[in-house]
Amino acid sequence: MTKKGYFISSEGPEGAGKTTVMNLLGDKLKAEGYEVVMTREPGGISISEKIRDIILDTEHTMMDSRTEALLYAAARRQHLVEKVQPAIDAGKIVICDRFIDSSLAYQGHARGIGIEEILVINQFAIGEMMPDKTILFDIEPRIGLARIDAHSGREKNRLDVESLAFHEKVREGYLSLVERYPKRIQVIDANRSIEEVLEEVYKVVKQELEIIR
Ligand SMILES: Nc1ncnc2c1ncn2[C@@H]1O[C@H](COP(=O)(O)OP(=O)(O)OP(=O)(O)O)[C@@H](O)[C@H]1O
Ligand SMILES: Cc1cn([C@H]2C[C@H](O)[C@@H](COP(=O)(O)O)O2)c(=O)[nH]c1=O
Repeated sequence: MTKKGYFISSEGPEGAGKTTVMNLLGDKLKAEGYEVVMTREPGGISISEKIRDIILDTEHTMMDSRTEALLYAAARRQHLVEKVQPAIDAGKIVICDRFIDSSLAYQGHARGIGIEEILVINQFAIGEMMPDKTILFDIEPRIGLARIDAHSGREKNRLDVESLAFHEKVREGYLSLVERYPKRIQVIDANRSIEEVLEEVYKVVKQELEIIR
């Protein structure tokens, strides 16, 4: 089946600025007349938000890494069939805060399950459905975590409270994915002002949209 819409994911370590910048990008594109659906993983729809609560609950310290990987994949499946795919079929732009690369970086690399194993369970969950473009907000984890501590006021979840060494492995995992998917993943230096990061992300996305329209 041909894809009518466009699928963008944002990725990166905690506090890199994905949500802030992609929301601004979504607003800008909407103001230009694009139909944009903003969503997130894990979550975006009722079933997947419930799975999110289970995964991220700080009391679930006993959760096995493979259980964690399967729960992310299950949340992804439901979100894809219920929200992402219908929006793309309807010709919309879907901007998703995290997608499969989070599983590859966090569960595959940082948890040590292995990228290939995570790809197998995700291929079962999503088939061939990959983002058209992925913006990787690259930042040193200590800077991202400090941003969350300093400003965001959001509660820390079970993944946030992992060690700095874990978050450094997450970043290493992401950077290894750039070598695997050089055309799809665009790295952005996220250690700049919100305005500077937005300007670069906007340029990348507009260039892509002009190619397909
Ligand atoms: N470029 C920036 N410079 C300084 N602070 C920023 C920047 N971008 C975002 N922030 C602030 O950092 C905090 C985290 O930002 P945001 O929630 O957008 O990050 P995130 O990548 O979505 O994080 P997570 O994946 O952990 O939810 C927020 O308080 C936000 O206002
Ligand atoms: C999709 C996905 C997410 N994660 C991790 C990454 C974050 O620590 C949390 C989600 O919290 P956020 O504030 O919405 O960024 O979950 C993961 O480990 N694997 C995944 O597939």
